[in-house]
Amino acid sequence: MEMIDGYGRRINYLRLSVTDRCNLRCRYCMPADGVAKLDHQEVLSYEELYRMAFASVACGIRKIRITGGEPLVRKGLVPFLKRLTEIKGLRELVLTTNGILLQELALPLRQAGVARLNVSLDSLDPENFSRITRGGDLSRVLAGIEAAERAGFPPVKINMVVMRGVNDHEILDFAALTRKKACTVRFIEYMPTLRDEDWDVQSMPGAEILQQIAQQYPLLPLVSGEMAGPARNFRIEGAPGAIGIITPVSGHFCESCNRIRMSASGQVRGCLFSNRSVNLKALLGYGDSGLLRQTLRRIVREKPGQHRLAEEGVQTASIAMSRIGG
Ligand SMILES: Nc1nc2c(ncn2[C@@H]2O[C@H](COP(=O)(O)OP(=O)(O)OP(=O)(O)O)[C@@H](O)[C@H]2O)c(=O)[nH]1
Ligand SMILES: C[S@@+](CC[C@H](N)C(=O)[O-])C[C@H]1O[C@@H](n2cnc3c(N)ncnc32)[C@H](O)[C@@H]1O
Ligand code: SF4
Ligand code: SF4
Repeated sequence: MEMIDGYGRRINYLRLSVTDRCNLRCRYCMPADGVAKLDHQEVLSYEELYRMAFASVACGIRKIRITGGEPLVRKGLVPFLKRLTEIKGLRELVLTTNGILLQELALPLRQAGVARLNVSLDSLDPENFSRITRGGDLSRVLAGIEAAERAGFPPVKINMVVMRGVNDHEILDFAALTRKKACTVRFIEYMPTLRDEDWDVQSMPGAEILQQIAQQYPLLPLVSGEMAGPARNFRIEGAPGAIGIITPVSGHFCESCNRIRMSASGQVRGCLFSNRSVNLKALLGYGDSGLLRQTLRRIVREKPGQHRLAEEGVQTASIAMSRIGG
């Protein structure tokens, strides 16, 4: 069984948010006063999340990315993930984290069967990191990345959201990291999810980021795999690590989009920027998986072709990335 959408794209990747809570307040993701929290009864139970994962795999999903909020703040996550890895047909269970709790959790996550980790890290300077995350401790994230290496994870992918005037002066430091370590650093265009008035000034196009790096280092293009995410990848000649560029604004990767996403309250979106979503909570609460699968296939059939951020910006109310999971 596979799911093909109305534009001929095979949808095999589910981003599953397990919580809207977070232990950071990154300035590009949340307003300073945070985002209204979901009530406890609105958040899907692990049983409901499992039903979603199971039905999705039955429909053709092959890769599940656990996200949040910060997924590692949810209690009981590790046994839940272990259960997910046992779903027949699921090829990859992966997770995106801010790394704050990774030092403690890397080994249990690896033992549960999580295949790979993506870690969000927007500055290598403790003060700038704290400013961007509104109080985060860089040393914890760095210790978390080391713990992931010790636990036997493949080299992590580091996600850096580039903001002009905020951390763009660190682009070359991040690029240089890939000459020392086998990690992949992905530079991400800042998306206007908070409807900042000056977002287009702050958002630095991927081409400009790439040009900055290419002026310093010779870059070789790399080929992406079948279930790959949205990055275009390169290697600095001779470097053990790799560089990725994610261009959600200018890009674009919509024509090869392979994913759907579900928020921690059961809201499923065909597209990150779509203002249409379907709440599956009621369907996940009881056993009729036939109706659930039918609904998933319908969401995929109706998946939008692309967003129009570059021309229009965000047209709807601001998007709570911490609820949707990125
Ligand atoms: N516009 C848009 N942005 C996305 C989409 N998926 C991921 N992103 C953004 O891309 C960045 C990296 O996301 P990750 O959670 O690391 O996931 P990924 O890039 O799919 O990961 P890999 O599978 O390892 O390539 C984040 O800023 C996400 O918000 C998408 O479908 N559309
Ligand atoms: C919402 S977070 C959830 C997972 C986890 N808390 C983390 O930060 O990795 C998922 C991804 O969304 C990205 N993100 C959030 N807001 C963004 C924005 N406005 N533009 C680009 N990426 C954004 C983050 O950098 C992160 O890589
Ligand atoms: S959800 Fe992720 S990106 Fe958003 S504030 Fe938390 S750590 Fe930062
Ligand atoms: S913006 Fe929408 S269509 Fe484009 S890659 Fe993201 S989820 Fe897919």
